[in-house]
Amino acid sequence: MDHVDVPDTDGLSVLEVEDLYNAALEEVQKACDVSERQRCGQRLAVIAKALRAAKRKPLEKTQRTEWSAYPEPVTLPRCPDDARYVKSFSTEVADLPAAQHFFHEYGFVVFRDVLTAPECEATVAEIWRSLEERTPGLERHDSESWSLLSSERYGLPEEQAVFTPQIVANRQNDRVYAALDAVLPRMSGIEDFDSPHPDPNSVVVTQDRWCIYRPAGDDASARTAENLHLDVNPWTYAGLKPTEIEDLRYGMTIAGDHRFPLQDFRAELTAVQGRGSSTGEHVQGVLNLLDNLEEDGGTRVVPGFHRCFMPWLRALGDMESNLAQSGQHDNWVLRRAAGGGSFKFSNLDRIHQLSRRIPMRAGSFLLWNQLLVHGSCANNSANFRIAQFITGFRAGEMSPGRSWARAAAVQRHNSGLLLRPLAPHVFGEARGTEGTEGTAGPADGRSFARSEREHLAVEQVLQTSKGHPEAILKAFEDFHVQCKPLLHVGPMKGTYLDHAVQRSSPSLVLELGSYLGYSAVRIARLLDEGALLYTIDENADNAARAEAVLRHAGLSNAVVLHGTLEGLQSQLPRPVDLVFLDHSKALYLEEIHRLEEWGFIKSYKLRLRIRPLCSRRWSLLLGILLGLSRWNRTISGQRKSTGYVPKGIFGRLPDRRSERVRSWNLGAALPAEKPASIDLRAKLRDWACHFVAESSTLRRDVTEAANVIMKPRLLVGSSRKFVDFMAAGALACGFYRFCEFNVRQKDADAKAKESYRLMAERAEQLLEGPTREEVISVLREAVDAQ
Ligand SMILES: C[S@@+](CC[C@H](N)C(=O)[O-])C[C@H]1O[C@@H](n2cnc3c(N)ncnc32)[C@H](O)[C@@H]1O
Repeated sequence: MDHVDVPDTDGLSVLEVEDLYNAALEEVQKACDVSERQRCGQRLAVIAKALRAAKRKPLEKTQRTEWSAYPEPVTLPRCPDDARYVKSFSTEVADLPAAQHFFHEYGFVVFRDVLTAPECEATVAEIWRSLEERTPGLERHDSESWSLLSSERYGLPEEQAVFTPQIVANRQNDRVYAALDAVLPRMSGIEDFDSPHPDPNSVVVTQDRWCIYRPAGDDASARTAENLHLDVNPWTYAGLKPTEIEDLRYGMTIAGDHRFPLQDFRAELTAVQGRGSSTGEHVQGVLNLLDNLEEDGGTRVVPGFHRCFMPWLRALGDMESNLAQSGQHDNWVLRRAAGGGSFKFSNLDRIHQLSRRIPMRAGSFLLWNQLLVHGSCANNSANFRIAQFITGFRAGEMSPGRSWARAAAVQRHNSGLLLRPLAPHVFGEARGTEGTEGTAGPADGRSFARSEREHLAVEQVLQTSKGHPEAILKAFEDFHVQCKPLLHVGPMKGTYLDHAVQRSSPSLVLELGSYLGYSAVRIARLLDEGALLYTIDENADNAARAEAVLRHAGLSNAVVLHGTLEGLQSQLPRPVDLVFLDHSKALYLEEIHRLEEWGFIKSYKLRLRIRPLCSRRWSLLLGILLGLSRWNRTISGQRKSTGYVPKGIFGRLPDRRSERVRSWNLGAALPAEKPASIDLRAKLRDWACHFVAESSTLRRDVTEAANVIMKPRLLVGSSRKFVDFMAAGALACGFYRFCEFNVRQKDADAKAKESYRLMAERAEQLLEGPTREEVISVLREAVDAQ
C-alpha cells in the first residue's frame, strides 16, 4: 500500500475535522487515475473515522438562549384499542382528512397496515440475509452471534441506499404511495413539465436504507446512540444560504465519486430550499417492520416543532455562529454537500424533554415533516427494532436535468428488479434510444428500460451552447467526457471528417446515422453556400433530436430524415459527392452496394473511420490492440449490439444468446487452451480487416485505463512489441470488465471475475515463447500486405 498522508485530528473540533473530511472528499473526486483515487480514498476513510469519533465525543454544555422558541410539551393521542401505541390512521380515503389534520397539528402521523405481515416478514428476512452475508459468523437465530451486529452508525448499513428486491418493492407499494401523497404539500401546475415523472405531483420516493437495533437489555455497549436533529440545513431551507440541489446528478457524472454514487440521494433531502412555507418540502418516514414498543427504541419526534421552525431559526442568528467551535459542545450545524446540512441538538438541550417516542405496530408507516426535530432512542428491551426508511417529495420540485439524471441513476441501481405500475411515479421513467441496454421488468411492470443519455445530452447542449456550431460541438464533447459517453464521432475523428469535407468541397452530402446531429453539425458548418447535407436516422427520437440541434445551430443547409436508406431512397437526391456511413457497421458493405446500384455514388474513395488517425501500420496495430468488436446477441428476437467484448486471440466468440444483458460470459465463450485447428494467420488478417476503432464510444475512464497500460508499449515502436500490445489490450479489457462488474456493480455476476482471470491468462500466453514468435511473424506479414 502506498504511504497515505493522514493529518493528526486529535484536539481538533468537529468542525475542523469536518472541513478536513470535505477537502479529502474533494480530492477523491478530483483524483484522475486509479492509484491516486485509491490513495485519496484511503486517506478519506481514515478522516471519516476520525470525524465519526469526534461526533461521538460527549456533549458537555449548552449556552442556548432560544428555548422560548420551542413548542409546548404535548401528550400524544394513543390507539383506542392498545394504548401502548400512538394513534394511527388507515390509508383509506375516508381516513385521510383526519390523518392530514393530525399531521398538520403534530408534524407527524402514523399510517397502520401499510405493509402486510408477509411483506414485513419478507423485508426482515432480506435485511437479515444481507447482514449474514456481510458478517461472517452472524446467524439470525443464534442470539450468541448477535454481538456481531454493530451498534455504531445507528444500526445502519454502510451503503447509503439499498437496492434489494423487497426493499425496492416497498418503495412502489400502493399504500406507501397513498400515505406520502396524503401529507406532502401539493404543487400547482407547472408549465412545460419536462420530466420523466408523469406529473409534477407524482410522489418520488427517496433511495434510503434500513436500520436494525439489536436487543440491548441492560447492556449499554450494545445500545445505539441517542440523538435529536434536523436532516436539513436550516439556513439553506430558509433561503439564507445557497443550495446546489439542482446540480445533483446522482453519480451519473465522471466527476461524481463512484465510491459514493449514492451521496446525492442524501443531499436531495439535506439541501432542500423551502418555498416559503413551513409544511416542509419533503416528508421523512420509517416503515416499521416489527412491533415496536416504547422500550424497543427507535424514532422519536418533537411534536409541533415544525410550526416553531422559523422563530427558532431567527433566534439562532446566522449560520456562522452555529458552527461547532473547538472545545465547545453545543447545538450545531453540520454542513454537507450541495449547500445542505443537518442540525444536531446537544444532549443537554431542553428539547430532549419535549421529544416523544412513537411506538407503532409492524407494517405501520410513520411520516414526519422534514422541519420536525427528530431522532432515535436506544433499544433497552429484549426485542429487535428493524425498520426501512422511505421518504418522499413531489416530482415537480426537480428541474428536468436533475430529474432525468435521477431517473437514470435509479434505473441503473434497480437493474433486474421487479418494477410495478407506480415505478414511473416513484422512480421516474428513463426512456431513451434503441440499442441501449435494458433492464425491463417482468410482464406486470412498466417498461423502464432505456437510457436517457441522449435526452440529457441534447437538453444540456441546447441549454449550454448559444446556438453557435462550435459551441454545440464542444457541449456534446463535454457531455461525453463529463457525463455519459455518447456514440458521436467525437473531436478526433471529427477532425478527419472535417478534412474530408474541406478537401472535396461537396455540393451534396449524405450521412447515414444522424444520431444527435453532432457529425451533421460538423459537416454542415463547413459546406459551401448552396451545398446541402441529407442526414438520415432510423430512430425517430434521434432524428428529431438531430433536427433540434441543427436548428439550434442555425444550419439550414441540413435536412434530417427519419428512416433508412432503403425506405427513403426515392426522396433522396443523387448523385452525392460525399457519403458518411456511420450507422451500423454490419450494414456498411450492403449499403455501399446499394448506393452504387441506386446511383448515389459513381466512384469513390473509401475511408475507414480509423484510417486517417494513424499510419496504416498503426491503424492495423490499433485494431488488433483494441481487439474489440461488437458482440451481437439476440434479445427478444432482435439483434442488438450490446457492448464490447474483446475477441480472444485463440477463439471467436460464439453468438451467445442470453436474456440477461449483464451476463456476458466471456469465460465460457473462450476456450482456455489454443485449439489445435486454429488458423492463426487467417485470424490475424481477419482482425486486420475487421477492426473497428470504437474508442470514442468506450467510457473515458476505460480508455484512460487502457492507455495507462498501453502507452509505454506503444512508445517502443518495435514490431516485436506487437504481441505486448495485444497482451496489453487483453489486460485492459479484462481490467475494464473487472471494474465494470465487480467495483461499480457489487452484486454482478461472479463470472466477470473469472473472465478477468482468463483475459490475464490469455495475456500471459501471448507473451510466451512459441506463441509470441508465431504471432510476430504473422503480424509482420500482415503489415507488409497492407
Ligand atoms: C454511431 S451513431 C451516429 C453518430 C453520428 N454520426 C455522430 O457522429 O454524431 C449511429 C446512428 O445510426 C442510426 N442507425 C442505425 N442503423 C441505421 C440504419 N439502418 N439507417 C439509418 N440509421 C441507422 C442509429 O439510430 C444511431 O442514431
